[in-house]
Amino acid sequence: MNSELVRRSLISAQTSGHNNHLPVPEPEKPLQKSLLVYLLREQRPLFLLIGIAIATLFFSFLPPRDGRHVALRVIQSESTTLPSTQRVLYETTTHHYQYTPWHVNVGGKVPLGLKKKSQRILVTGGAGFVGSHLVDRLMERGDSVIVVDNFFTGRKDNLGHHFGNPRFELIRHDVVEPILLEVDQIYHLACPASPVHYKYNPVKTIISFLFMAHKTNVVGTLNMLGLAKRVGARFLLTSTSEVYGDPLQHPQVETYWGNVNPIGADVLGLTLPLSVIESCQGDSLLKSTAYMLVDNPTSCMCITASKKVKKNDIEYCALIGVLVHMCPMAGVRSCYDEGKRTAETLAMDYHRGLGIEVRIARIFNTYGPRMCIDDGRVVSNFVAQALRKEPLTVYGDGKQTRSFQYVSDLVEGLMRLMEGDHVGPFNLGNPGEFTMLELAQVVQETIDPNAKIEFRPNTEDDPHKRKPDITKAKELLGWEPTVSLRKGLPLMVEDFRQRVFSDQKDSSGNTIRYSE
Ligand SMILES: O=c1ccn([C@@H]2O[C@H](COP(=O)(O)OP(=O)(O)O[C@H]3OC[C@@H](O)[C@H](O)[C@H]3O)[C@@H](O)[C@H]2O)c(=O)[nH]1
Repeated sequence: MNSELVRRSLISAQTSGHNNHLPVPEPEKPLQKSLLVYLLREQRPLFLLIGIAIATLFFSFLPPRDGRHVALRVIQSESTTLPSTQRVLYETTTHHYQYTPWHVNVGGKVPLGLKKKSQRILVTGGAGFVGSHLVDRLMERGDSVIVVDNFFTGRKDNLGHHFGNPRFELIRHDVVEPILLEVDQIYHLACPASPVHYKYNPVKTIISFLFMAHKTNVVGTLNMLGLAKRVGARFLLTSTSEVYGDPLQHPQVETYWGNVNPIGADVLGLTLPLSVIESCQGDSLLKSTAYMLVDNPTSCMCITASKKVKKNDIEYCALIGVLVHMCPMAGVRSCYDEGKRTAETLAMDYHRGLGIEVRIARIFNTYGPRMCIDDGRVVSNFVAQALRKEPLTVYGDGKQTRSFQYVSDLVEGLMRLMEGDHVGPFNLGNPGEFTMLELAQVVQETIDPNAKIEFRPNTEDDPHKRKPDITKAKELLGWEPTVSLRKGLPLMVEDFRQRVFSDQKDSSGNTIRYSE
């Protein structure tokens, strides 16, 4: 450096011609020697050491910047092969947190001050009833959670309390399309899980989309298994007690293969006269639904009209009448049952053939806050009906049995299964068994002793009884349910009360009463 400066000043002096008799520059000192002199001058090494000590102390006591969020990494580079996904990054828009490369743990090294590396967890269907409760527990545990949901049955409201948390991310995406995310674990919950799923206002038609469940279960599961393989994640499939069909063994043990009608009841041969649709002046959604029915007569879609259909719209009512007649809520479960059975097969194939770490949970009837109010399942139906002062609709003779588990018990079981060493399948359900009439009585005790019971025809292929044998889960996972039906039901009533009555406001804020 010194010699360079001297050389430059020499050249500039020579070119300007000011001094032709410059003193001869001293011979250059060796570089190492001058560095040593520089360092030793004025006790610089001492100050250097003090500086290092201060910095070490500072970074040791600095609280980690919630290092868990460093886990969140979405690989976009290969997105050319992937469909575009609408990503909803609430944390960047709503809060103090800014997403910068600083937060990305690219090298995989644990930053200074981060004591334990937390998990990066994907929850498909995480905006739904069970999914959102699972997300709550994972967030509580300190993990980084990515939710993927198409909001078909899930609701953003279920996750609103996590928006703005840097460890949380929500992506609108349908799992029937591939997606690439770097995660450690995948809880695969995404699938419509109830006979009735789609509520449409203002005419309030209810459309069953169960036929979509098959695609979601098969293609969606395949995609998520592919993701697990690619990023080396552990994969948990939420299967169902429906894999046992209408069981011939009671209670059901995991080794039982089930009794499922693979084709369900079909509606082949029934066609909707096109003229009815053409002449209908009604709503375009209803019309397109009708066209879909004509195209897919086996899709088992059904529509029921609520009291809010305008009574003077005769064509409209006629159309609904034809649709209801054409597709009564019958025999639609094979697509769901068989879809989940295929998903289990796929999971085991990926495990045996490709070494993917797989876990399989067979979930029995579950209830709790955040269930869809009008999803048609028995607990949500009875609770909403009792609150609205409507009769409780018992299908068939009401002697069929089910076992109802409270959602927190299920979530605990899922997490234990994921963290454990056993592939499964594991029954996760409450072995307490109730007939539907007994359930109706518990609902009466809890909400309204004067609630009436009304008998309705039952659906085809409805399982006559169902009760899990949970010996395996008890022994291998140390898990069993702790919340009884009588304890759990009141916990969901408050949530339903708020949502049922807030639903019933019209656009000007006036309350609409359903009961006469
Ligand atoms: O209003 C109603 C609704 C339903 N029911 C009866 O209640 C019983 C339970 O029906 P649900 O629709 O709640 O639930 P199902 O047992 O048929 O399937 C359920 O259990 C397993 C889960 O994996 C599935 O996602 C879920 O649909 C059935 O016998 C049904 O006929 C009534 O008596 N009245």
